[in-house]
Order: sequence, then structure tokens, then C-alpha cells
Amino acid sequence: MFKVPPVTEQRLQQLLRAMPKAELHIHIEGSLEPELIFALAQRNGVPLPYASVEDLRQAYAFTNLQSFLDIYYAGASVLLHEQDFYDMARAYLARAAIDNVAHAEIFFDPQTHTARGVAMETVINGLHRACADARSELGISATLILCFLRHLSEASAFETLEQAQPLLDKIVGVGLDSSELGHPPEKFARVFARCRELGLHRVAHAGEEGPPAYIWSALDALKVERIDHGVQAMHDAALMQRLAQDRIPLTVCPLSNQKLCVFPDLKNHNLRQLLDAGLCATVNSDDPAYFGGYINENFTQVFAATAMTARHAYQLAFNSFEASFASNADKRVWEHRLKETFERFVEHD
Ligand code: HPA
Ligand SMILES: [Zn+2]
Repeated sequence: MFKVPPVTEQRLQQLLRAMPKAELHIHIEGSLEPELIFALAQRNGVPLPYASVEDLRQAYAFTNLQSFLDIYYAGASVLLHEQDFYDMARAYLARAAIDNVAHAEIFFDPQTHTARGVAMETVINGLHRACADARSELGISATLILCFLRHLSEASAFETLEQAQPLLDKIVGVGLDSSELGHPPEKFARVFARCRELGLHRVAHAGEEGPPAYIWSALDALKVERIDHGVQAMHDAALMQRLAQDRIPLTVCPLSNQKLCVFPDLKNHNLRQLLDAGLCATVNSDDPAYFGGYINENFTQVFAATAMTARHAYQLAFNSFEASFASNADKRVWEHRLKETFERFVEHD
């Protein structure tokens, strides 16, 4: 590992913004800004229960995961046509490029759309075209992860997989999201086993609000390669050891955890403890349009609140590439760029 010397606080904030990074936990429907929700509602003639952009933004006061999900699914109801999915993903990727995201693995929730009569291919083709254009026009690499909604049934997840089958070359993996409590990972063991046979990568939200037991079962029953959130692992020493030993990445989302009251404030966030315990933690935005910031805002705010150092910054960016499903050749290129960025900043300090 590159030896990172200490830098001033101001320099560290610049470094956090400038360093290349991968974003591995971003729900594309959670990148829909209120302005775009209103524009799409108008374009598609979808009525909204909010009078204005400001009125909608005012509703973004959450007390837990469910209070957020209710508004998040309502916002997604304006998405009908392939171009809508394209515009949403394109807007996110343009924003991510500004934050020096070199690679994004983007979650999408097809059941939210197919339940409203939108075809699976409309969703996937729109998102995939945006990823392809972003690569050629913005120089950012992006892939797609299909998430099953855990509050729905196993049968619905199997049906969703069936609908996606002809389009599997356009996704890299599957995930599990939505209401965690009361919906343990093992409910989807057979679906994930099938996805594994199909050669898909596997991730799952676990230990956001749910107990460490859900992280154990995501690992052992679903055989996931990464845990999304996972911050509740802190309460189980044996689990912490397993995550460190097997280098199972955690895709941590500080502003999300703050906004959904998983931690009382960022000062009490455990990212630094997870890193210092040797876990492969990463920083991500989750649902940036709803939680008050894109990936760089997550980095700068959690660093300011928890007094982490340039060494932590380097480790987090390095982890994000290591934890990604990109090729080893791509990872080496990004790691090299990361090292160069640090050398440049340190030299001029
Ligand atoms: O943070 C989250 N948790 C679970 N489901 C979600 N869907 C969007 N964001 C989230
Ligand atoms: Zn999430």
C-alpha cells in the first residue's frame, strides 16, 4: 500500500473531491432530483400529489427507512418510457463524472416499474444506453445491478428474473433492497442460487436497520460478494472477524444513515471504526437526490465529522476499486490514477 503522509484539513477536502473513485451503492431511482420528477411528470401527464418542486423537497424529512421508501416509490412513478430511464441515468452519470467517479455500479428496481405496466426491456434498454453513452462521451465506466424488492414475494423475484433473462448481457449482477426488517435475506436463497448459476454477481442490503443475523444470512444463504450498508456488523465481533478475514466489502452510505436516523449524527458514524478494524469499507451516496448529497459530499462531510486522515481517504478509494466487479486491468488503471493524484497533492502541500 502506498504510504500516505498527513496533509492539512483543507488539502484533505480537496483530495477527497479530486481522487478517482468507484461508486458501488447508488439506486438510480434515488438520483431523480425533484426538478426532473416534475419535468417527467409533465412530459408524461402523470399527476403528482405535490404542488411544486419546493413542496416535494419539503416532504424529504425521514424518520426511518420506510418513511423514505414511501416517497421514493412515489417519485419513481413518473418513469414510463425508455427515454425517461435514459435521461435519469444520464443525469446521474454526468453528476458522478464531476465528482471524479471513474466507475459506477448502478442499482435499479425493475419491480417498481413492471408493476405499473412498464416493460422490463424499456427499463434496461434505457439505462444501458445511458451507460454506453457515458463511457464514450464522459469517459466514465458504468454497469447495472438488478435489485429484487425484498418486501415482495420469492415468486415475484423469480418472475422478474425470468423477464430479465433475454437482457442478462446488459447487467452484471443482482441485489436485494427495500424494507429490511421482517424480510430476512434467506427468503431469497433459491432466487440467488439461480442467479449464481447464471453467472451473475450477487450483493444484498443487510445490516442497515436489520440485525447482524441478516448479514450472516446474506453471506451464507445468498452467497453475496458484497454487503450493502452492513454498519450493524459492529455489534457482532465474530461477524467483524469474518468480514475482515474474507475481505467482504461493505458499501457504506454516511448521509443516508444520517437522514434515515441509523446514527443520530455523522459524528457518531462508525465508518472509521469499520476501516480501522481492517474491513473493506467504501463510501457511496445511496439515494443522492433524497439524502442531501452526491458521493463527494458523503466523503467530505463524514471526514469533517469523524476526523479521518488522508490515509483513510486513500484506503477508501482503493477499496472501492478492489470491491468493484470491473476487470483487473481496469482496476490497475484506476489504482494507478489514484496514486498519481495523491502524489500530486502531497508534493504541493
Ligand atoms: O437504503 C436503502 N435501503 C433499502 N432499500 C433502498 N432502496 C433505495 N435505497 C434503499
Ligand atoms: Zn441502498
